[in-house]
Amino acid sequence: MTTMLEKGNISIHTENIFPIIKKWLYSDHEIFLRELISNAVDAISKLNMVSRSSDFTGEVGEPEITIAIDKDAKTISISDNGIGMTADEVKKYINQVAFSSAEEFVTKYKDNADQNIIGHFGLGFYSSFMVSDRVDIDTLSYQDGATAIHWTCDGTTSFEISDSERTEQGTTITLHLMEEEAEYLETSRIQQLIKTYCDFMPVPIKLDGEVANKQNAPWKQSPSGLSDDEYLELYRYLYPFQEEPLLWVHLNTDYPFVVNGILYFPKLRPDVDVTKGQIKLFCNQVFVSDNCEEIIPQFLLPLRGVVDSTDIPLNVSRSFLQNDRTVRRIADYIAKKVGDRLKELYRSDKTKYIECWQDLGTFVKFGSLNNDKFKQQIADFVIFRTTAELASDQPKVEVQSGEDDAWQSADGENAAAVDAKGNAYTTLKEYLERNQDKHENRVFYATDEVSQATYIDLHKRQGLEVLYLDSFIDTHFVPFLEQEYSDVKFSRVDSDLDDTLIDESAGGDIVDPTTNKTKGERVKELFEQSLNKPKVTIRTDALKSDDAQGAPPAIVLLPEEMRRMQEMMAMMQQQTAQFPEEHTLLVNTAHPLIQNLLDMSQGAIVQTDGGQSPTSAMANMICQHVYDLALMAQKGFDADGMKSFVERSNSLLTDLTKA
Ligand SMILES: Nc1ncnc2c1ncn2[C@@H]1O[C@H](COP(=O)(O)OP(=O)(O)OP(=O)(O)O)[C@@H](O)[C@H]1O
Repeated sequence: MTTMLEKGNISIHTENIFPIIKKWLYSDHEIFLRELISNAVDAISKLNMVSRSSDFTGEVGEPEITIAIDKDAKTISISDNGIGMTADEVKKYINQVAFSSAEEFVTKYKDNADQNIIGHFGLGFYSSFMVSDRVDIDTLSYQDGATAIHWTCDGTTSFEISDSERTEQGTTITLHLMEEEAEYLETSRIQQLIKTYCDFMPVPIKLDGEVANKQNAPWKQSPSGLSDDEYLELYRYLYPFQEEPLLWVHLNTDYPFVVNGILYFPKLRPDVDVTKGQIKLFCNQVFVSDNCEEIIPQFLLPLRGVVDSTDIPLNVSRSFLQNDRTVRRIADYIAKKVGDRLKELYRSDKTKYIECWQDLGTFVKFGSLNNDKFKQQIADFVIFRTTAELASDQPKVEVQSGEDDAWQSADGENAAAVDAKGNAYTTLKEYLERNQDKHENRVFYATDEVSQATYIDLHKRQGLEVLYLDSFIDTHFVPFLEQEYSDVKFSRVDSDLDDTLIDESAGGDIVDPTTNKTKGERVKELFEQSLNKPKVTIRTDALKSDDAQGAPPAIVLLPEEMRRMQEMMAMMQQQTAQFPEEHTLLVNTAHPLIQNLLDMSQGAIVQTDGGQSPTSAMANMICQHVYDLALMAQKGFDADGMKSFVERSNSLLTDLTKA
């Protein structure tokens, strides 16, 4: 028989906060389960704590939370074998703490313009009234001589406390669900909620006699105790049917704030949406949200994994969160750990670093563009694929520097690294040092290995080193590098030709005694007339080459500044950049084809009948063909196909023009 002990009124200022909660938090009713299970876990750990004190005489059973659904009674109950509550504690913690903290929460929430509070944290026990029209508590405190208590309340400010028949220590919260909340009577729905919010909570949660949560949260363990397989297993669990991650970073710090977590670097797709995060935010192993853009620095958003912190204020608005000092420091800490991990990989396993660079690189560049500290931290580990042939087997020299635990590369270390396909990689610093004598502070780069094959080859043949800057982010990264290295100029291989590629001594001889014109001038004239394209500037030079036939007879040049402007405009209009009408055609006077053309046209000039001779028409056509080939070398074909087409066509024309 139960005895009524007390009937009373809860003293809060808002007469009835229930309708407000119902209104404001409409879409998030489901969080009640997370809140109640969190309280149950807390009660269990509190019991654990007191059990360690010397005057504890009771018993601590195996921690367990049980969820029971009664479809007929339309109730769902959450039971724990934790610390329990005495009548006084119920009055204090439930009637006062729970109700007043809910009131405080609602007041804050109501006044909040963006109403976007992560996971509606801070609502606690009271959230049960979002789904129920009555809530009962049956509880028995662990304390000696405690009696079991029954508390009931219908969400208004009045409550009743009576004796309970409960005999086991712990607490059961029974929710009498409202008509419209019947979905929570479905086991599958509850199962789904446990999976979402409570999967990693450290106590078994039983539903229909079976444990419904995973419990083990690897990010709370020490990194030394975890194998690669365990890291991968968590990744597969959190992101099923996804490609394996490239590497991961384990976060764990207790001071000056608590952060645990594991962040994974996924393979990045070019279409990755860098504004949408996929990192899951937890608070003490309780899932909070999987969009935490306000907490994670923007450039880290492409990462995946878990960040778990009790120091992130969750019952504040998102805009407040962004400006919160602790949150900013946590973000800095995470960024630093990510940088450290990359640094460590660069030094300990360069082969793997290079293997992952395709994806890491995009991420690192994005980070450098967005975050000053990260930029500085990672600057020496930004690498570029290069055309240089660098030996990979040079022994690596490392010395330990004085500050922190960083290992620094010793001067003279050959940082060359080669991937499985034999491509070499270099840092910009090394590139500049290596090429200091040949072209100081000038970097040659290619953005497309295929369409720029001719140009890359031209540079390579003259021993000029070209860097590949061919990822989608490089359009932004080149100007960034120029800003960082203000003395250094970046020229795309097809923008202009370095003096070292040109034989200044050739082409100056007078070839036409009647007009006193040089070979270069004659060729220019010939092409200008044949092409008749005012927007195309004809320039003549003798390209240096060991094998004149192997060098291109003509190439199209797109001046760097002009091309960049055009690309920028296209990007702003969200179009792909058109091939610019205004460009330069550099005709290589050292090429036999050009010499032959000149001879042909020279022959044509002595024609006296006024019309175009067959030789002159042929010369004209070949000029255009040479131009077309030069244009084609900028587009279409694959690298080999392109090269052989161009080479074959040129030698054919050479034969054709033989006198
Ligand atoms: N299952 C339980 N066992 C023992 N005590 C409980 C239980 N549930 C709630 N309590 C007590 O009621 C208090 C109020 O709970 P409530 O969930 O509203 O707030 P909280 O847990 O303190 O904070 P929050 O949930 O906002 O993090 C708790 O601090 C705790 O003392």
